[in-house]
Amino acid sequence: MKTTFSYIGKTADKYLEEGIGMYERRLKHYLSYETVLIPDVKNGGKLEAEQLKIKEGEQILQRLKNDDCLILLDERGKLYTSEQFAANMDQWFQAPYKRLVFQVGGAFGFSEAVYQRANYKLSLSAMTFSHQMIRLFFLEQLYRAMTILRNEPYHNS
Ligand SMILES: C[S@@+](CC[C@H](N)C(=O)[O-])C[C@H]1O[C@@H](n2cnc3c(N)ncnc32)[C@H](O)[C@@H]1O
Repeated sequence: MKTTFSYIGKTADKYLEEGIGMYERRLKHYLSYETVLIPDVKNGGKLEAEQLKIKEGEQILQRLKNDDCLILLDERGKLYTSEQFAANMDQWFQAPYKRLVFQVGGAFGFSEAVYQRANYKLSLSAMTFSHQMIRLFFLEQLYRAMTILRNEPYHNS
């Protein structure tokens, strides 16, 4: 099964880009992994937040297939420990999906249509992070999960 990490807009800051690149390279040793970069909506800065979410939502939904499992990163989603997240990954790998698609929202979050399509909502904290920073935090947790599943020493607690 493929694991896809999808987000909207290029990573703006070099320090994040470097960290994201490092974890993506590491993950490829453990997973069939791909990144999907959805381009920013044209003139999105001129749109109301709701309109922007709808347009971004259309871009998200049109890239999905029926047999994809869509997991939204959302601060109001389910909170897991790293061990619980690893155990969930193990279960999801055994489910009959083609891809596990982890999706980050835009600066204002997700449209209602995206919430309706979602299979799961995953929170990394009750706090809100920027749609740019969450990329690095999620990839570190995904990498950690893979090392937990293989009993490797990266996760020491
Ligand atoms: C700035 S946040 C959007 C906040 C927006 N007001 C909302 O209510 O969803 C941008 C995106 O970053 C991700 N994000 C931010 N904090 C998160 C957290 N604690 N856990 C999981 N994802 C988070 C989500 O994908 C969110 O859609």
